[in-house]
Amino acid sequence: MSQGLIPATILTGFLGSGKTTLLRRVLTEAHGQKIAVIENEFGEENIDNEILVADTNEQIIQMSNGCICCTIREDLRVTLATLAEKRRKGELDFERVVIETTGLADPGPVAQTFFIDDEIAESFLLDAILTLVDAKHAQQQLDSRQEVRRQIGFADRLFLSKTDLVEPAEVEALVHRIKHMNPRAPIQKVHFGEVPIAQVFDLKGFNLNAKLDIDPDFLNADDHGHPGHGHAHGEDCGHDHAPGEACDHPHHHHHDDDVKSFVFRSTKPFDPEKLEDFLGAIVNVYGPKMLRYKGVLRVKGMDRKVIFQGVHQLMGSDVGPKWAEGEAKQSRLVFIGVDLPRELLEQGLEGCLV
Ligand SMILES: Nc1nc2c(ncn2[C@@H]2O[C@H](COP(=O)(O)OP(=O)(O)OP(=O)(O)O)[C@@H](O)[C@H]2O)c(=O)[nH]1
Repeated sequence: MSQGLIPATILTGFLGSGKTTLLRRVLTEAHGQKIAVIENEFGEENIDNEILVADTNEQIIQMSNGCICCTIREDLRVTLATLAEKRRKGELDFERVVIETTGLADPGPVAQTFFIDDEIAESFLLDAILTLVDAKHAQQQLDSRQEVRRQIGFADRLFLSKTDLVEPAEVEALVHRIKHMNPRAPIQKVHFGEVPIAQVFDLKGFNLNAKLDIDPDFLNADDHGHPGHGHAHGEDCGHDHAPGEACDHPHHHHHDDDVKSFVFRSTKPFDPEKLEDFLGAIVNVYGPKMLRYKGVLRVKGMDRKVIFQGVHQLMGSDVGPKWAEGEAKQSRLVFIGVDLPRELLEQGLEGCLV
């Protein structure tokens, strides 16, 4: 490895697969190491900010309003270049970078950034692409979502989350299927992100030749949108549209065209019982379409934030930190899914407010 290159790790995996849970564990365990984290969330609200414990050793950089593999890939390039420059000038101190992609990201173009841009290639070394696979939902996701297949195909190491929720035989069948898709990457079970740091960093796992097998155009910066190569969506779609806005490129599947997100906000507190009943009923009916939902809630009778989140029918909540001094006590809930019953959700949630 050339001296002075900053190791970078791409953390990927479908919506709700456990990326933030793993990252949080790693950041807690990596005490002493200074890690710059680039967080990219689908949807306009950054809830992961609230979930990740950011102590002073970490630089958490948020990149919202679009997906880094697509509409805001240039932002990723600029963010990385700025990080490297600040480090060179001594304005920022960190040893490595972790990029947490959105659950809908194709890791191909994200990884590509490290090779096709000279400035980035001179400062960073892509260490590995790590992919989280949700043992509870992966079979169904693999059937329906090409992003998941790409994330698994591109992985240098695979972490299987939520094996506690399924029978061992199901885990075995999933492992079998994944191995078939990516025989190179070691597969490892992780329970709520518990993984030794040595299995996450400095893997020197990124193998360019293997990526070129999956994607012969991997290093072609200008070869936009080449249908027929099995891309989840094109590298940079090359179309003019606002960040975060769907691109209607006709040639290939584009995640923005079927998955949508919206945010519900209110300064009124929620009645916890009403909310639980309502959401319980909603996920019973619409669970399959609800790919991911999460939020920070203001709840009646609680002086702390409630962090609420779910994936399909599985949901849960945790008591979060206290509201900061002077912080507006506002609930923010993000829903990500396919054909979400937005009006029903908004009206229902309004009805759960005190
Ligand atoms: N039962 C179980 N739940 C888990 C495990 N790992 C993560 N979860 C839960 O799964 C949910 C999603 O986890 P996150 O870490 O937020 O997933 P993510 O991939 O960061 O989600 P997005 O970034 O929103 O796509 C949370 O409620 C976690 O507590 C696990 O090993 N077992």
